[in-house]
Amino acid sequence: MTTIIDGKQLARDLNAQTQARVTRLAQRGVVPGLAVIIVGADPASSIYVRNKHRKAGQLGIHSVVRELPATTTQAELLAVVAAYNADPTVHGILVQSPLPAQLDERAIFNAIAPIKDVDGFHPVNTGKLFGNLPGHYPVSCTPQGIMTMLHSLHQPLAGKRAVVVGRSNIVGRPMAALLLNADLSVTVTHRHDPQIRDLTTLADVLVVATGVAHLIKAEDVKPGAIVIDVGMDRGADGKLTGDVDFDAVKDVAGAISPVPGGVGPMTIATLMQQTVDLCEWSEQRGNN
Ligand SMILES: NC(=O)C1=CN([C@@H]2O[C@H](COP(=O)(O)OP(=O)(O)OC[C@H]3O[C@@H](n4cnc5c(N)ncnc54)[C@H](OP(=O)(O)O)[C@@H]3O)[C@@H](O)[C@H]2O)C=CC1
Ligand SMILES: Nc1nc(=O)c2c([nH]1)NC[C@@H]1CN(c3ccc(C(=O)N[C@@H](CCC(=O)O)C(=O)O)cc3)C=[N+]21
Repeated sequence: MTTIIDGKQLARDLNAQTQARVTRLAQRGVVPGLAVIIVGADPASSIYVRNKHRKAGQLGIHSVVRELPATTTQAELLAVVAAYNADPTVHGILVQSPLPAQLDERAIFNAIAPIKDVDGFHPVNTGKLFGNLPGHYPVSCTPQGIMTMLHSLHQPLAGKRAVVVGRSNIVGRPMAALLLNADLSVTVTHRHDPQIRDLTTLADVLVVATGVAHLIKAEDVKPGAIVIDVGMDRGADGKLTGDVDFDAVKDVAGAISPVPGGVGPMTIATLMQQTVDLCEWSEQRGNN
């Protein structure tokens, strides 16, 4: 029997834990704060931002959404980030990606204080992740949420072979680092390999994050593999679908995450979890 990894249910469980932590903080008069900055009116981004804001409110996290016009300059955006860096009621700052073309996204991420970098995109935090360094630091929410999904299967991960398709800074690269840190053997592949199937069929754990609808078919998957689909794509029928041909692959895989209802809800739940992490770490440093 194939296990369908229910991201919605796992997100509910994680959100319940987060809410309990928020309640404990409230007893000490502390409220975790999240600032989400969105530049321009990309419809998909607006939906995600609204979902994040709603979920934060439900959990008792103080959420501010700063909507800036598409014409915002680099200096203006840097000034907004600097203001949140200095604001003691804000523990996590997220700048929604992608930004309009006139803005230098990397320079913006670099300007977020590493201790408030709830996406884990600052080089100080990615450096710690890739160095597998000890201590507390935020990690990109999507791959961190996927680790929670993998752990929920209660199978040993050490020694397994993982293949990550896609090498973006938001998903593929941090995913590879997390899997390596969890003692899997990790291969990362991408657009330049014309025969990714030679690799994907070896994977005990296959994570696909390409943005190519149904790139992965049944014959690309090792029987019994754990398959995690990160894609948020529009299928031929215009409906939301993933990078994996779910209906065919579910008969081959040992466990598989659906789209929607898989990685997406876990990304948001992990964002909430890490906002509270950042708040608690700030408390421990005595910054409140
Ligand atoms: N559910 C969630 O929470 C999230 C979902 N997403 C979704 O995940 C998908 C990937 O997102 P993201 O990582 O940001 O995307 P990017 O476009 O930044 O990266 C895509 C990666 O896939 C690789 N790729 C593209 N086409 C192929 C192909 N035919 N064969 C092999 N590799 C290929 C690219 O290779 P190369 O580097 O060589 O160009 C690149 O490394 C999207 O559908 C996105 O919407 C993203 C973030 C969060
Ligand atoms: N700085 C930054 N951080 C991000 O984490 C970030 C980002 N920029 N830019 C865009 C991507 C995308 N992303 C998603 C979050 C939730 C769902 C989600 O909730 N999906 C639901 C439903 C989606 C729907 O129905 O439209 C699901 O898959 O079930 C999807 C995608 C975060 N991203």
